[in-house]
Amino acid sequence: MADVSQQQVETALKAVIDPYLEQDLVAAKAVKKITTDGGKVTVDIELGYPAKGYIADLGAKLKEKVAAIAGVKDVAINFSSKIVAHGVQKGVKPIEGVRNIIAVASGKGGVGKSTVAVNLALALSAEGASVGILDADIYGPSQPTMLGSKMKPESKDGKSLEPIMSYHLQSMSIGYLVDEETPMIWRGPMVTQALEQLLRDTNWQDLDYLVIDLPPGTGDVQLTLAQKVPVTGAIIVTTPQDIALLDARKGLKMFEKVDIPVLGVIENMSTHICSKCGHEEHIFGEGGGQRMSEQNDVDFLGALPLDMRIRVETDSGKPTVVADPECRISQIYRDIARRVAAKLSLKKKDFSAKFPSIVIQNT
Ligand SMILES: Nc1ncnc2c1ncn2[C@@H]1O[C@H](COP(=O)(O)OP(=O)(O)OP(=O)(O)O)[C@@H](O)[C@H]1O
Repeated sequence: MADVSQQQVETALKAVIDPYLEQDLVAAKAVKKITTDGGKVTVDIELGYPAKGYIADLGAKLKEKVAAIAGVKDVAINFSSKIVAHGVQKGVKPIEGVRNIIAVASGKGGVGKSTVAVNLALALSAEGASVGILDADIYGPSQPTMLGSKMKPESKDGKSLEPIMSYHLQSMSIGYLVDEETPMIWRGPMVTQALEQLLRDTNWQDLDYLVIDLPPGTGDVQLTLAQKVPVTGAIIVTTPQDIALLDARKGLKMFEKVDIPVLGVIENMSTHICSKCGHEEHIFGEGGGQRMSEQNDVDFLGALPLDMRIRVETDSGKPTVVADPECRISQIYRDIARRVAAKLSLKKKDFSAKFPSIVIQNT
C-alpha cells in the first residue's frame, strides 16, 4: 500500500474549522510539521492563543479526520501555544514585561465590568497564559476585594512595586495603596497620572496578557487613558438594556477615535437564572448585545447570565472561575477568553518585541 502523503493529511486537517480562529488550522498557519512514517502520522500544531481547556476536544476532531485516511494506523497530535506581542497605537511606549494589553471598558457604571475583567483574566490564566490585571477603576477599585487580597505591594528598590499574586494572577490596584475613600476626591489629571504610574512602575513578570479594568464611562479620563496606554485590543461590557447599549456604543466610538481595535462586546446579566429552580429568563430583553455588535460591525464575544453565585463568589474574593472551574459559568468565561485571545492572535504582530512565550500542551 502507498505511503500516506503530507497532502492527504493537510486535506484532512482542513476539514476542521477552529471556532475561535474561525478558519482551519492550515489556513491559520498553525500546522508546523507533519510526519508520516508508514501508517503512523504525527502532527505538530502551534496555536497563537492559550487553549488548555479545548485542545483535547480539538485534538479528537483532528485525529478522527486523519485516522479516516486509507492506510493510517496511528495518529499523534502535539499542541503548543506561542503567544507573541501584537501592535499597539502609534507613538505609545510598550510596558516592560507585558506582551499584550487588553482593556475592559463599559459605557456606564454597574454593568459588571470589573467582575467580567477579573474572571476573564483568571480564565486566560486557566487556559495556560501568564496573566496580570491592573485595576484602573480608580474611583471605585474593586479588584482587591474580588481577588481577596488586602496586602500592600512591596517595593524592593524604593521606586517600583511588586505585583500582588493571587490565584497565579499578578495584580496592581490603587486600592492596595490608599484607603478606599481617597481616590474619590481626585481630579482628572491626578487620576491619569496615578494610573500611568501604577501601570509603568509595577514589575510585571513576563505577562502574555495584562487585563486593564478601566473606570466606567467614556469621559476625558477614559479618553486620556486610551491615548496613553499601549492597548492591543479593547472589550466592551454591556447589559442587554437599551440605555446600557447606547452607552456601550459611545465606548466603541471612543476606541475608534484613538485607533484601538475593539475585539468585541460581552453581554453581562444576559439572562436571569433562578437560584431555586434554575429557570432562565431574559429579564433585560433578548439579543441586545448581539444586535448592537452586528449594527456596529464588531464581534459578539459571549453572554453571561445574571446569577447570584457570580456576585457571591466574586464579591467574597474567589471569583467563579477559581471557585468552581468546571461549572457552566466558568466554561462560558473560558470560552470567551479563548475567543478574545484567538482574535488578538490574528492582529498585526509587534516585530520589535523580544520573546514569545511557548507552552507545550499535550492531548
Ligand atoms: N453576571 C452577574 N450576575 C450576578 N451578579 C453580578 C454579575 N456581574 C456582576 N455582578 C455583581 O454586580 C455588582 C457590580 O459589578 P461590578 O463591580 O463588576 O460592576 P462595574 O461595572 O465594574 O461597576 P463600576 O461601574 O462600579 O466599576 C457586583 O456586586 C457584582 O458581583
